[in-house]
Amino acid sequence: MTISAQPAASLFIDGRPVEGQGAALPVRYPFTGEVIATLHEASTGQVADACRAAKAAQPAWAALSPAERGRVLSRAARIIEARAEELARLETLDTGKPIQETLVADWPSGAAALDFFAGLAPTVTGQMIPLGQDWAYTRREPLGVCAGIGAWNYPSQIACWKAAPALVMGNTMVFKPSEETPLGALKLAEIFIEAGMPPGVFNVVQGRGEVGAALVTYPNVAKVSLTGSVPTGRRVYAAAAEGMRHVTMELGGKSPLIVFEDADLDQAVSAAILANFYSSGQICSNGTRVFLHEDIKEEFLSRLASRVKAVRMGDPLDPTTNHGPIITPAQAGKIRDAIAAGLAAGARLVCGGPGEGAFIPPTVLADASDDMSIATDEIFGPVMTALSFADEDEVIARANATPFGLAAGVFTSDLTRAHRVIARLEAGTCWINAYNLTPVEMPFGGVKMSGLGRENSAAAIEHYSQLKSVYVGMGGVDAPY
Ligand SMILES: NC(=O)c1ccc[n+]([C@@H]2O[C@H](COP(=O)([O-])OP(=O)(O)OC[C@H]3O[C@@H](n4cnc5c(N)ncnc54)[C@H](O)[C@@H]3O)[C@@H](O)[C@H]2O)c1
Repeated sequence: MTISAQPAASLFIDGRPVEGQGAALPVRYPFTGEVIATLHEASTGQVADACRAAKAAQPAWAALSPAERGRVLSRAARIIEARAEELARLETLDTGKPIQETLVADWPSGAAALDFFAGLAPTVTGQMIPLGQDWAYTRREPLGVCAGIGAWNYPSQIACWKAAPALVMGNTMVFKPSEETPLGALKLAEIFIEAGMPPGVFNVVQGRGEVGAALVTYPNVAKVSLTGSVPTGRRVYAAAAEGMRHVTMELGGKSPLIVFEDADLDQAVSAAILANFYSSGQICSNGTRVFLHEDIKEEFLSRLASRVKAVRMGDPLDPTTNHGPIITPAQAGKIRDAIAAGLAAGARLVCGGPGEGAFIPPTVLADASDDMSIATDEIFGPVMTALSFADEDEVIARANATPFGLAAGVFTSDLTRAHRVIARLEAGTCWINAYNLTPVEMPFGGVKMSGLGRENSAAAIEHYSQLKSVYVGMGGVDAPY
């Protein structure tokens, strides 16, 4: 069977599909490796065209009331819901993720962000500051043109999570999806136009890192929001700093999931599965360092190994498949190297292993020590590293001994302990007796090298707007001469 997901054109600039003038960008279906579309990168001139279109569209868009902008976003959310199956299928072709995931997690989470910010924007107000006779007030104003740059694991969700708060605050956006998953953002651009968004408000350029770099440094770009790895984040943050641009950095992690001896073990096993194997482990906030209290370690591992037997790897379009392929052969190779390094360092293989072809099964490595690479480096695949601990202070110190700080989880039935431990963990997004749930109402983001800024929730508004202070003189001006 030949599958085609060829879009009308590679880019979307000023309300229209435009063919890219740069290098070819083949899009492969990760399950079969077949080329399902061939796109072309944006040339530097086309990146400039997109930024100029965004700049030109911004004043009129910002002049609408927040409720009017919100209505466009809500209409886009309704269109996404109406096309849920078609969009989920495209997301599965683009990413290889099982259709049972893309139907519930990807576009639906994007639509939730569009609805949430549509409703929130009209409630954003300034302050009135009494100063005696005089007074001052603040206005929350848009930044201007925002650049969004995405990773390949949640391409459409990332596009919506960045576009929704940016656009509703009166900014416009040029979005560059990952070169591995370029299709969803083009759909979002079409849907926005159908929902009544003016041309130029949301534009899409395609390309690899150099196109991203050209976008970040284009003179009229006021803000850069990146979802990607820490090394890319350092480069993008540095480039943005040259122009004093605002940034949001959603980067990688090596997050701890701590299971105390009094935890409900079946619940903790469920959480460890979600924290390590959903989306074949390709999730930034994954709790890949699972700290198990020594009293329950073996029991936990044996329950986990038996649960993992129910995994169904295979055709991602089959609704019963719950574990898909890895995004690219190169990424699968890196994951296999990481597993091999763990075994060579003396870790014990509890289940899984290197797998075959595009598939790597859920893999659990136990008896690891904190200095092994499987416990220090982000693998970004279905590989869980189990570590054992004896007491609370020790596990907190070890959980924090990493440059990353994206997420953390604690499982215990002692709620006092849960809150005490969470308060001491150096992580931006935490869960107690849950893992990897990211509702739009809750701020999401990292500390330390995992990034800065927050997506989702009212907190995101601050990252897509700036305050103007206005002093109002109500009396005379008292000059010295
Ligand atoms: N914190 C989060 O919200 C979050 C979410 C998903 C993924 N991630 C992280 O993303 C990584 C996996 O994604 P990836 O492999 O696509 O990441 P990556 O860093 O390789 O690429 C991310 C994006 O940056 C672009 N890029 C690369 N170099 C650039 C440059 N110099 N200037 C501008 N743009 C550039 C890429 O083309 C891509 O679109 C993992 O580390 C994962 O943890 C983080």
